[in-house]
Amino acid sequence: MVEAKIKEKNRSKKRRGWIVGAVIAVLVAIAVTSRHSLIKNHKPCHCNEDSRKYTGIVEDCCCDYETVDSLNGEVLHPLLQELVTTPFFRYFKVKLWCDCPFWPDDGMCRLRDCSVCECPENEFPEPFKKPMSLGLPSDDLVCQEGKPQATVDRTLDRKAFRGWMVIDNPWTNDDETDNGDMTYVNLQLNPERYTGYVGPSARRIWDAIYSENCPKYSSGEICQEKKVLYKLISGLHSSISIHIAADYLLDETANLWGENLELMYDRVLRYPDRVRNLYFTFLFVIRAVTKAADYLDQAEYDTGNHVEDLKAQSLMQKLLLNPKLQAACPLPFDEAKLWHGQSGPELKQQIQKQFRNISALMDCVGCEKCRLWGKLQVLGLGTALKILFSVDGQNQPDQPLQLQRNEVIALVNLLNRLSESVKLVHEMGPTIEKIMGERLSEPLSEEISRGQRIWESLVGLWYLSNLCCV
Ligand SMILES: Cc1cc2nc3c(=O)[nH]c(=O)nc-3n(C[C@H](O)[C@H](O)[C@H](O)COP(=O)(O)OP(=O)(O)OC[C@H]3O[C@@H](n4cnc5c(N)ncnc54)[C@H](O)[C@@H]3O)c2cc1C
Repeated sequence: MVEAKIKEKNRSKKRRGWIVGAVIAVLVAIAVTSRHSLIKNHKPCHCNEDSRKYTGIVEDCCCDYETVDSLNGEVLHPLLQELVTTPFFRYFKVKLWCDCPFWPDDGMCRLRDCSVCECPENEFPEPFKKPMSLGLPSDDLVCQEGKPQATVDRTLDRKAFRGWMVIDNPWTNDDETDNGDMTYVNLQLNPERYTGYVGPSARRIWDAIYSENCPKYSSGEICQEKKVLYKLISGLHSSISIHIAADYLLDETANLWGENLELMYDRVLRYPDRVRNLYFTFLFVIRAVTKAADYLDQAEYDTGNHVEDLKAQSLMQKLLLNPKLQAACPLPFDEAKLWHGQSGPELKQQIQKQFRNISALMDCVGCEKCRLWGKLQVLGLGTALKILFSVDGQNQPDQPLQLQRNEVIALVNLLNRLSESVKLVHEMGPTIEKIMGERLSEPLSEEISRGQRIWESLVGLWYLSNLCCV
């Protein structure tokens, strides 16, 4: 009797053991399969290292990504980097203290880096001062510390400038007339980088630009001109963000500056449209510069420093007449396709007004250094628009192209900024995307460890059930 009871107890123990075992086996199978699939999904992508994310023709342009990258790396970037250090191109005339025509200035900048080092009067080239009778503030001498260049040779060539005169630009809002509000800034001393200008003030400007003046077009938008305006601004915005991320204050107490890869990814790289728009803007500005080649080639880059001025002239010629650029990308952007149809002239007026508003909005940027670069780059874009759409010196000889000195300085510095951004995106983009891609898959690793925990609990359960069944 007792023996029978013991046998029965053992049988039921075994049955329980089998049932628990079967349940565990099923769970183990599920856990193993899900673990396998998680690991499989997480396996690092062994993509072909050569496979490029951006290939083919840059949308609405006439040049492909590969060509842009190689031309930029071999020709444009090295030439432009040197060109912008010459005295002619490094001093920009700007009105920094302007009232915002739309809302009161709410200066939101946190950092000292927001403020611009102005040039004391003795620093900028004498010929630049010629039309201006009023003095400039010289109380910011501390900013001249570490000045990278020797002061300009002030031996003057008293010859009047050819071509550098005050001509109205229908695309911009700036009043270039010299007066006491104008100041000269050495761009080399004021690099475009992180300034701490964030929050509602900065957001308000971008919102006003996009919502009121160049709304993002829908996929069905057929108006090329509106698309062009949006893409130009978005490309410029990408470039500004790339520069902020590439020269970021990583540790304020240690004053440590460096690259913020996460920011570069979050603001630009993760949005392919923003990268494409950057390439578009770059090609658009290259087209403007090459279209104005005759004018820019013959212009006088006179600062009174003959050696440096000759260098500027020669670098400019190398850029404009570069055989590689001419052969590989003869027409970076085809402006002849725009403003057709009956509504063409009206549309041009409308878009011109929108761009002028954007230009005026730069007076609302609540951080001096951002305002400086904002104004310079918007003037550069306005100059490109003027060259491509407002003057047709080739077909209408009575309307020869005329540019102001400041417009040329802005155009070339803008091109250099875009060229730097394109280079950074080309060289760093794939690595940053890989790093960020792996980080983004971290939740997967959590799932893996969760899977592992399930697996371990199951093994424990199996062990316990076997113990109790013994
Ligand atoms: C003219 C100007 C110049 C500036 N210069 C500097 C500077 O030199 N240094 C500095 O530290 N800060 C500068 N800022 C501030 C900087 O641009 C950002 O506004 C700030 O860093 C806050 O960034 P955010 O993440 O809020 O996004 P923001 O860059 O302010 O973007 C606002 C919104 O615009 C949209 N957006 C962003 N990028 C694009 C794009 N490429 N195309 C289309 N839409 C886009 C997104 O919806 C985003 O949420 C400048 C701002 C302006 C308006």
